[in-house]
Amino acid sequence: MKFKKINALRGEVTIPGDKSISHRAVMLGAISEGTTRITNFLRGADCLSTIACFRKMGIDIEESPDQILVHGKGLHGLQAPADILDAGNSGTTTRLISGILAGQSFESTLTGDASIQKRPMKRIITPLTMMGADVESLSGDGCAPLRIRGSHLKGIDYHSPVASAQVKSCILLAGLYTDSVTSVTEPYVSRDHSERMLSSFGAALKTDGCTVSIQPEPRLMGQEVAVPGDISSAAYFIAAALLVPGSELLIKNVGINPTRDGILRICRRMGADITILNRREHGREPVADLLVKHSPLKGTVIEGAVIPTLIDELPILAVMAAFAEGSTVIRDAQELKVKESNRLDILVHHLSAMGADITGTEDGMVINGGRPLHGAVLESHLDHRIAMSFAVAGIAAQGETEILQADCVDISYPGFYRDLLKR
Ligand SMILES: O=C(O)C1=C[C@@H](OP(=O)(O)O)[C@@H](O)[C@H](O)C1
Ligand SMILES: C=C(OP(=O)(O)O)C(=O)O
Repeated sequence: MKFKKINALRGEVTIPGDKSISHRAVMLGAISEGTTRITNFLRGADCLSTIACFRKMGIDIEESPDQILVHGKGLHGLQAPADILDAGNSGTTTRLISGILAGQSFESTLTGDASIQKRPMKRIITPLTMMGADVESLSGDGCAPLRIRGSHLKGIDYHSPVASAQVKSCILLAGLYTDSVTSVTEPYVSRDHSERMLSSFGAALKTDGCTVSIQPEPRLMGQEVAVPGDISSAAYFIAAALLVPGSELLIKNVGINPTRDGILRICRRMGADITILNRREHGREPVADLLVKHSPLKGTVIEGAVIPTLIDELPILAVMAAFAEGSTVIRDAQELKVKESNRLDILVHHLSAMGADITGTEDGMVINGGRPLHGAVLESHLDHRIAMSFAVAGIAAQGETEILQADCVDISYPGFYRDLLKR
């Protein structure tokens, strides 16, 4: 896929549904009683992997263009899968399902693609083992495939070394199948979609700063879930409108949960003109429309507690920083090394190839922005966020940028290139 400078982005764009919320709606629907109706479900490959896994455990899931119906079988209604569960490219599927599988009375094996088989799973194996599950990395390296022998679990009070919503959610889901309260404390607050959705399905949770506790054995009831647009997908349009002169773009129906909105806070600090319009609630999730106008940007520091609130937006923020005046420092972002690819190394490599002044550090990078960027031929490394970030770099840089294996955007945003280039 090739990109050149484009004309100003004007008019409106509606962003597909939130990936994190779509996964959770299927999972909670499956272990609830009655039917869960999901609208604006993200039909990206990752969320389709979650659907496929639950179908293998006997859950009837009806897909039509305007809704997904999950016919739940209650907390203890899943059946042993006849076959290996395949999470594809999805870390969220792998880690969250593991929490549910740990509480079942059957054994299951869970794997995924080559990228998933390199991502760290000890972070969930450790707490699930403390809870009494038997979880084994079959390759012996702490990664998938995982063999999970579930059982009735015991509640734990776990202090996670990483701020990770996947770890937190895995433990909270396992905490549904215990004999006492389960608590998770993380160093910084990560996205809280699981907590919000578990409460609305009927679980009893308490949040106190960085600690969340859940009571076991709730009666979960199927719900209507209207999935907001994904702020992580909106991020590419925010960046494109800020970078391309003359742009004024209304991005409609974007989830602005405060545990996900770090991109907005950092963009504003960089000098971005973004107006939040029409604030409303979709179930328990805040939603708004974003009016974004082309703005000259300046560098900033991105570190600490804001990192988990924009973890998937760091690639596009690094691209924006390369176009901004002055230097941007990103710290505390070592998690970027263990996503679908090593995003830290790839950002440094690709932005350098486009002419940026960027240096990688142990836990982030330093970008001296404002140098003119030129096109380059860049590998996506089958990482959707890398492909989308450099598509945006390509429409703002001089000359032509080519992204190889660009189809991987289907993981989180099928139709991304059409939406970006249609105007
Ligand atoms: O819980 C979730 O839905 C997610 C949590 C984040 O991962 P970590 O929990 O590993 O930080 C994020 O990067 C991922 O895209 C989705
Ligand atoms: C890291 C991501 O997702 P996951 O962990 O679910 O693969 C992402 O979407 O950027």
